[in-house]
Amino acid sequence: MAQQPRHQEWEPHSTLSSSKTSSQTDSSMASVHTVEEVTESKEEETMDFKLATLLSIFESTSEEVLLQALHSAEGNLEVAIPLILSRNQSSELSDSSALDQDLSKSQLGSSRGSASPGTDELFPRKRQKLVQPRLSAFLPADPLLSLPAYACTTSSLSQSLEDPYSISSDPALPSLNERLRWKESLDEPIASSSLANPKPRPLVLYRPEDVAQHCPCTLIFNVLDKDLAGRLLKVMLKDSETWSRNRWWLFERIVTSPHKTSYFAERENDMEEVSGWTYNGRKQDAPRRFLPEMNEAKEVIRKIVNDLRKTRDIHPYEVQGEWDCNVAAVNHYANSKESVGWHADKLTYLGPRPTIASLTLGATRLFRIRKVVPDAKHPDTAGQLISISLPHNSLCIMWPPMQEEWKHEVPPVPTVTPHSIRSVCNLQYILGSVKNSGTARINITYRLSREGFSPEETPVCRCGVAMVLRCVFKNKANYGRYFYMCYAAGSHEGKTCGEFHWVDMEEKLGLKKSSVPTTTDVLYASPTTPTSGPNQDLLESGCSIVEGVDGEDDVEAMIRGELA
Ligand SMILES: O=C(O)CCC(=O)C(=O)O
Ligand SMILES: [Fe+2]
Repeated sequence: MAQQPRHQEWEPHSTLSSSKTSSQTDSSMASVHTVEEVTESKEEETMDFKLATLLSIFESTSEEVLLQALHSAEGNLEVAIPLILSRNQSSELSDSSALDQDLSKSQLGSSRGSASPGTDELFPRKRQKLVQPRLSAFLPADPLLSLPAYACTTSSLSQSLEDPYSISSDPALPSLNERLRWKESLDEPIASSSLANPKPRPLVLYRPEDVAQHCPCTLIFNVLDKDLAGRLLKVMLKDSETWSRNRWWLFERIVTSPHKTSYFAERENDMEEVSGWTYNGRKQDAPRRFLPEMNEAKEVIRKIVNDLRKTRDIHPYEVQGEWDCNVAAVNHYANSKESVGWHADKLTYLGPRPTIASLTLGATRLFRIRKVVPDAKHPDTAGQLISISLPHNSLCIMWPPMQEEWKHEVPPVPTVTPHSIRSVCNLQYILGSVKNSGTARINITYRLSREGFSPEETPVCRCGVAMVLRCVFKNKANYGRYFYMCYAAGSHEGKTCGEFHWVDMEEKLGLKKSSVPTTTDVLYASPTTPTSGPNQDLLESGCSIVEGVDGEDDVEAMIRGELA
């Protein structure tokens, strides 16, 4: 079935909406439509929404497993849920790593061309006799559906209710009682499957101090002058009419991102640089030049980030000296169902340990993050879901090592409160020249396109496509090592040569005293060669993470399948 791709950092996350090529026939893909059909279909019906629902119920089950269950259940949630419960409850498979291992084995053993390799081993399509819980038991009538449980720490929740910054004063948000009621309704089914292995409680953070405490982010409210925020929102909304949805190949299908994206550069030479960028093996649309309001906002944001950097330890791999933001990836989410899936922003053109300043304009949305690297000091927080509410005119600065060690998403939610820009431009509004921005959210991620990481300096794989820079984060032996890998699958009908190169980052950044010219170290063998040694090591580590809703990880999974 269509994997839910996620995003190539600036790029898309796609929905499960996917279009099969005409030559493909997969009877199990009853729910697969052409992009056009999916776009027209009721949004609630999309696999994206269903996956989000499953994710909100089974927080600690891998997304790949959820996708496969959904596939086996032919998109029927009422069938998928008991399948997953059954898998999780079985003692052998309740360990998600064992489950993932099974999954990878089944993928390795499966033939290419199957839309969802190995699915049948994991979730036999033959319906099992299972206790089928009522779907309604899992679907809270809560506007913040994607918050799996309102496990704000009690203190942070109650504090947030008093805090002037807290968005809990937003009348559209559920009351504390509603939250607790919903949480109670979730407790029962979740507890029964997780008694033996208690999972960290999801957090919902509203206050900057809570955000600072729990993750490498800084949240700032009312970051821009109110008038500038309103003007910027207005021009970006207008400009977004010409932005497009990314499309790329994933598992033999073309997938489409469930939001519109565009790229901006500050200066002419940055424009040239950005026009050379490739994501998911595809050249991006020509970048645009920063609009005057983007420049105004950039100045404010650059100063804030640099002031804060003075109070932080700067890792040797980070940009030393002043941080600048000469490029921006922008996203337009038209309504509550538009989203971006789990991903980390790619390092290819940003270099290691980037700082990214993410500005929200318009409707409030949840920004959900989770740490993918186990924390030796706080093992109990591994995989913990943290949701941060991002209202209009808020800045979320993602500090290093956020892109190396965490993933983030903007999940679909049932509703968002329409944002009004009336107060800012009252007269124009009355005159009819300014519309209420409604449910739309604009996101501008200000970034530094880093010296030494330009398209010309990016290696090209055997497919002839720019490779992607990534960091190993799951394998102890190679933890923290950077590598380039083939990322051509997005443009090559799902096919990849699987090439990768280790990167000696110390050397690349000029941090080494020695001048031995060993920038990269080609390690990869032919895609059909059984892997061993360092390849295997890598494949078992950062390269082998399978997460069904992350485009980049899906490509890795595909690579693994090809190598078997
Ligand atoms: O919309 C957001 O807040 C996040 C966007 C994002 O993650 C990205 O553009 O890489
Ligand atoms: Fe991102």
